[in-house]
Parts: sequence; C-alpha cells; structure tokens
Amino acid sequence: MFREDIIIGIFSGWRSFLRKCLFRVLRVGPIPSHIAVIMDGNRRYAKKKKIDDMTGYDAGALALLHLIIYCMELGVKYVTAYAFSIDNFRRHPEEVQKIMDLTMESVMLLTWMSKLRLVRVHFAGNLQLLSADIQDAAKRLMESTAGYKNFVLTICICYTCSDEILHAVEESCKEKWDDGIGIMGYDEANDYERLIKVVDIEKHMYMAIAPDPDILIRTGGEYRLSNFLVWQSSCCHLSSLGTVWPEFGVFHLVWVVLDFQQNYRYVAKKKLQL
Ligand SMILES: CC(C)=CCC/C(C)=C/CC/C(C)=C/COP(=O)(O)OP(=O)(O)O
Repeated sequence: MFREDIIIGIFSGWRSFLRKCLFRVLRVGPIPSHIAVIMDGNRRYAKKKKIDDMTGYDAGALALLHLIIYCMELGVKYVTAYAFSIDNFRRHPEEVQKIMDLTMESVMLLTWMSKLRLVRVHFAGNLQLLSADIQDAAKRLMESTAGYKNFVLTICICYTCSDEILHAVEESCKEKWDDGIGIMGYDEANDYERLIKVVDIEKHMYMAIAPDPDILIRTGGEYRLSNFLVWQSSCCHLSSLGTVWPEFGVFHLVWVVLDFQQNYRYVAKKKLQL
C-alpha cells in the first residue's frame, strides 16, 4: 500500500495548491509545535465501508502518512501518534499481528524516506515487548535518523503513560543509587526532602525527546485519553472529533489548528501560571 506514487500524488495538483493557500492563512496565527493523535475509529470505518477490519487499519496508516506530510508543510515540528497501547495486546491475535505488520511496513517506508534526511523517527514505549526483528529495525531507524532536526515523528508503540512513568521512576532510582544517594533524605529542618525530582522523571520519560504537545487530537468521538501522554498533556489543547481516523484529512487539521489558535492566549497564560 505504501507506494512512492501516493506520496508524489499528495504533493501535486490543485489540492496541493488549495492546501498551501489554507496553510498560508493559518500561519498568520501561532502554529503548534507539537501535535499528538489518538487514531480511533479504524474498525468503525471498516464497518461503515463494508471492508474487513484489517483494511481499515491500512486506511488508518495512510491517514497518518497524510497527516505527517501536512504537518511538515504547515511547519509543525513534532507529530506523535498512538499506534499501539500495551492494553491492545488483549485484542484478537490477528489484529495485533496486523498492527505489528503495519509497524514493520512503516519502518521500511520511513527508512526509505530517511534518505531525504528530513524526518527524525522515534519509537516511544516498552520496545522489549516487540518482536526481535521489529525491535532491531526500529532501533536502526532511530539511530540513523537521530541527527535530523527538521521534523520529529514519534510512534508510540507498546505504550501506556503509566508504564512510561514507572519506567522513568525506575531509571531515576537506579541513577541515584549508582550515584550513591538514597531515595529519601533529611534536609536541615529535619524534614523530608525529595531526592527524586520532577526533572529526574522527565529526563527518563520515553517522550523526553519532544516538548509537551500543544494539541492532542482524538478521533472517533471519544473524550478519553486512554493512558496516552497523561503526564505531558496538562496544558495542551484537547480536540475530540466525531470523524473516524481514516477519514481525518486536511480540513480536519485546519479546523483543529484554528480552534487551537482561538484558545491560544488563554492556554499560554495558564502555562505561565503553572
Ligand atoms: C505507524 C503505524 C504502526 C500505524 C498504525 C496504524 C493504526 C491506524 C493504528 C491504530 C491502532 C488502534 C488500536 C486504533 C484504535 O482504533 P480502533 O480500530 O480500535 O477503533 P474502533 O474499534 O473504535 O473503531
């Protein structure tokens, strides 16, 4: 499904012209630096179109590819997608396998795209839960693109924010232990002082590579975070869309960014008060 002609097609024609005009208008206002997405509604899309669920996921992966290209054009620097939660391992094995296959296909496509030296790819999550071949391919891709600064794509796979926090706490404790420092100590007032600080935890989060998201989009009409970037989204603009993920397109993106711009001043003020 991932063919070079799809990518070329997206860039060409009158649609590309219209998109450029819309993005020029959007750029008059503040552009989010980081957009995160929960790609919900792939199976509902499949049901609606009377196709099998697996083809629904293909359509979802293509919608993600479109979003990446639009965000690059618009000037968004970070895109983070929730591809697979640790809880998704409870799904039907065929479905789990399909998403793993798509991950492998995406790694191959992104490896091909990495020749353009445009995208830094990062996989966030408990990667040990992936099969050895996907782990290897993902690690190689992360290493080979680590120096690219223009655009950062993070694919959250085998991810939940609770697991991310546990991992970060563990790493912080190990670090203190290795430095010969206990976890709790006394300050001069004989009061407890925290030796593990928020900065220690944040340094070890899987998402440490990116700033906190400015916008978190969830498609499929749900209003839950489903354990996605819970730590990082205290000040971000949440956008829940009724549309199913494979139908997410450029007009949805424009709508979400306009909504973000309308609330920008308020959210910026709130961030300063934190
Ligand atoms: C790069 C990469 C690996 C891309 C992955 C492709 C992709 C679209 C993954 C979404 C995974 C997922 C479990 C979505 C939830 O939708 P759902 O199908 O459970 O939605 P629904 O049942 O509510 O309709």
